[in-house]
This record gives sequence, C-alpha cells and structure tokens, in this order.
Amino acid sequence: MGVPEAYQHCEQIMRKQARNFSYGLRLLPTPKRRALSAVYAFARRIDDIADGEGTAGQRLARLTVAREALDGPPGIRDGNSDDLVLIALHDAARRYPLPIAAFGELIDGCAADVRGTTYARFDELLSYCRCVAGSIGRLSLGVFGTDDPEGATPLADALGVALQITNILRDVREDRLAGRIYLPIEDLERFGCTLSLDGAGRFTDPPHRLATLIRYEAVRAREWFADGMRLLPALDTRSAACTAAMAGIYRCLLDRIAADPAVALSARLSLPPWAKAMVAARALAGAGR
Ligand SMILES: CC(C)=CCC/C(C)=C/CC/C(C)=C/COP(=O)(O)OP(=O)(O)O
Repeated sequence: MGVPEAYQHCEQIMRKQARNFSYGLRLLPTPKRRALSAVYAFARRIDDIADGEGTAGQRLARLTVAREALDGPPGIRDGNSDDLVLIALHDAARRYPLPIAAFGELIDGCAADVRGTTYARFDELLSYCRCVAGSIGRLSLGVFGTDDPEGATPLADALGVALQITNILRDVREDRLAGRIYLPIEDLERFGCTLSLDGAGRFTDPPHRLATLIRYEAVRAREWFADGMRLLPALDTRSAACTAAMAGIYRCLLDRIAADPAVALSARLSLPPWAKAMVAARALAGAGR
C-alpha cells in the first residue's frame, strides 16, 4: 500500500471518530491536515487499546506492542510496514519535526488508565494530563510549525491539559461507570464527595456538593485555557484557526458543564454540529485578523 492510501485511511478514521476535533482539523491545508490525521489515528489506536476488550494484562501487552512501533524498525522510523497508520506516520515524521517520543508518554498515560491509577493531588493529575493530551499538543505543534519552539512548546502542552481537564469533567459519570476516577482524591474529600453510584447509576453525593466540586475544577480548566491560548500568536494563520476551533469547541463544552453541573453529571454533554461549525467559522475569521 502506498502513502496516499495510508493518509486516506487516517483521514477516514479522523472524520468518523474525531467528532469535536475534526472541525478544526478541516481548516488546515491538506499536507498538514493529513499529517495530523496520522497523529490522530495512532493516538486513537492507543486510546482504543486502553479502553478496549480484554484483561488488564492483555491490554498492557498490546500497549507494549504499540510502543515497539515508535522505536522500530519496523515501525514509524522506517515506514517498512503493512500497517497504514504507521506508513502515514512515517511519512508525516519525514515532513515535519514530530516529537515521536511524545507517543511514548501517551502510552504511559493510557497504561495508567488500564491499571486504574487514581490521583491523590491535582499536580499528579496534571502529570497524567501532560502525558495523554499535552503530548498531542506538542505533536500538533510539530506539524503546525513555529518560529519560537521553546516558548511555544509549554503553551501547546498547557492547551492539551485544558482540553483534558474539560474531557474529564464532561465524562465524570461515564468514567465512574467504567470504574475510573480522575478527579484528585484530595478535592473529593475537600468538598465531601465520594462519587459513589446507586443501583440506577446515579451519584449518591448531595448535588450541591458535586456542583461545587465540578465548578472548582472548571475554574482550573479555564486557567489552563487562558495559558494555552497564548500559543495562537506563535502559529501561522491556518494553524491558529485550527487550534482556536478545537479549543473553542471544548471551551464551550466547559462553559456548559460549569453552568449546569447536574446535567453534565447525568449524561454526556455535546454541542450540536451547527454550534461546532459556528465556533470553527469564528476561529477562521478571527485568525485572519
Ligand atoms: C496545540 C494543540 C492543538 C493542543 C490540543 C491537543 C489535543 C487535541 C489534545 C487532545 C485531548 C483530548 C481531550 C482528547 C480526547 O479525544 P477524543 O477523540 O476522545 O475526544 P471526544 O471524546 O471529545 O470525541
């Protein structure tokens, strides 16, 4: 299989599965969009292994196999593979300075998920967010390009952290049903919450305590957004538009979660397609100025 087919395959994965991020990625010129679709497809594979079928041992073993592709050959480094995602990623890494080792951090974070790691304090959760989302921010920056890599890298990392905290707040119930708690244990204790569920899958904590907890973490997420959005001036127009659209959609989600934590805690919140398209259109218009 050739490189064009490999990219086509990755773009298909992105279109089908990146229901929030595809709005931003569509704003990129074709070569960058293709490269990021390869990054997305490999990251999706790692995440799907962690969340997928099998015992914890089997999933960890699959993550180890995925990690081997990073250092190959065969794998990303030589593209000598019949795996379309690795072929596309190899080509992307030839064209752009991708920090491939960041995928190793993503795998570390996903392995922590499989092990059911919990986080005693916020700084521990932060390390996890840097692994699973800061890594994607830094890989994205490799594709976008910047004149100031030293200044821009921590900002790309921060934006990834902002998105991940938002994702955690959106998915508190879903994760809890899967046996996972990401919010720092010290914060749960501080607000008198346990995140226990009753037989019908509803939280047993008093709603006002849960709401206070969620709003407290939402304030933190906003601070990370404010930091991460300082990345935009370091990017070219279309990369800035892409980043602003991806961040804008998640920032809207965060506002909805903070406005009504009870709704967010009872079902997965999402924005309708037209709202996401509006955010992307505004991002494109704003980036040109
Ligand atoms: C500089 C820059 C571009 C920074 C951002 C980096 C980035 C896109 C991080 C992804 C973090 C995240 C919440 C992934 C969830 O993906 P998902 O596909 O599971 O999302 P979904 O659950 O909302 O569909």
